[in-house]
Amino acid sequence: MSKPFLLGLTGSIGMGKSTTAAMFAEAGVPVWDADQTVHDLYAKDGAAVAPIAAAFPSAIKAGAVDRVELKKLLANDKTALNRVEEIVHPLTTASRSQFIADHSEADLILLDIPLLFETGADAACDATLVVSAPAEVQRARVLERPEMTEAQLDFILSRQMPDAEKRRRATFIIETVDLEQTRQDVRNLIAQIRGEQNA
Ligand SMILES: CC(C)(COP(=O)(O)OP(=O)(O)OC[C@H]1O[C@@H](n2cnc3c(N)ncnc32)[C@H](O)[C@@H]1O)[C@@H](O)C(=O)NCCC(=O)NCCS
Ligand SMILES: Nc1ncnc2c1ncn2[C@@H]1O[C@H](COP(=O)(O)OP(=O)(O)OP(=O)(O)O)[C@@H](O)[C@H]1O
Repeated sequence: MSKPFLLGLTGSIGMGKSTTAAMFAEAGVPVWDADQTVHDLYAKDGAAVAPIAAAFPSAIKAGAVDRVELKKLLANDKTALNRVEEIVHPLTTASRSQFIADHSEADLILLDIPLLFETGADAACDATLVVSAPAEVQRARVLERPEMTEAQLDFILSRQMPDAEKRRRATFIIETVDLEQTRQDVRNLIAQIRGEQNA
């Protein structure tokens, strides 16, 4: 049997990765979610808790990594996120490999990875999909979130490859300004990939 087609999904913060990934899941495509994996790694008994506790003791509460405490540390020390990434990224890579092995019977797998290009994970994908919306739409969406500040958004954006560069590298681009249009685009893309695989 042939191996699953690996489609890497990315987009900058608030561009609609989770929403678009849910549309793939609705269509029966197995979805691996990097952000969700980090949530699991940070939870009680998660594999990132001990190494984060060793590096940043104040980020631990009730046996788990506390995101509010972690974000306080990140706001005060611009190098801390690099150290967090050194701990977290190898663990997420291992989780992703396991997910792919567990779904070897699927024809298509979606990998939702915010830092797809920044970490070089795109090299392991058969194609990439970038979700995108105008910058002002993105900003308004993210600033609606409780606890998100302009300063924090600018810090996150400074760590991410610009949207224009992501779109330049993408195999496929889907706009995320209208839910029904995006759903239709997702259906069409799944059909296109399946069609090419069976051709
Ligand atoms: C920075 C943290 C504490 C923020 O937590 P919070 O609950 O507020 O946000 P959440 O995790 O849902 O992330 C929201 C978005 O922020 C952006 N983001 C997250 N981590 C990073 C990062 N290291 N670099 C750039 N952008 C990032 C992504 O667009 C992501 O989708 C958290 O994301 C974290 O611990 N990140 C480090 C691990 C990592 O690199 N994750 C990215 C997935 S591989
Ligand atoms: N296709 C779309 N049409 C209209 N609104 C959308 C669409 N996709 C996403 N949105 C809206 O944009 C916001 C951000 O979407 P979502 O949480 O999916 O982004 P994300 O890229 O996963 O964010 P993050 O980088 O923070 O994880 C949500 O409020 C969502 O309702």
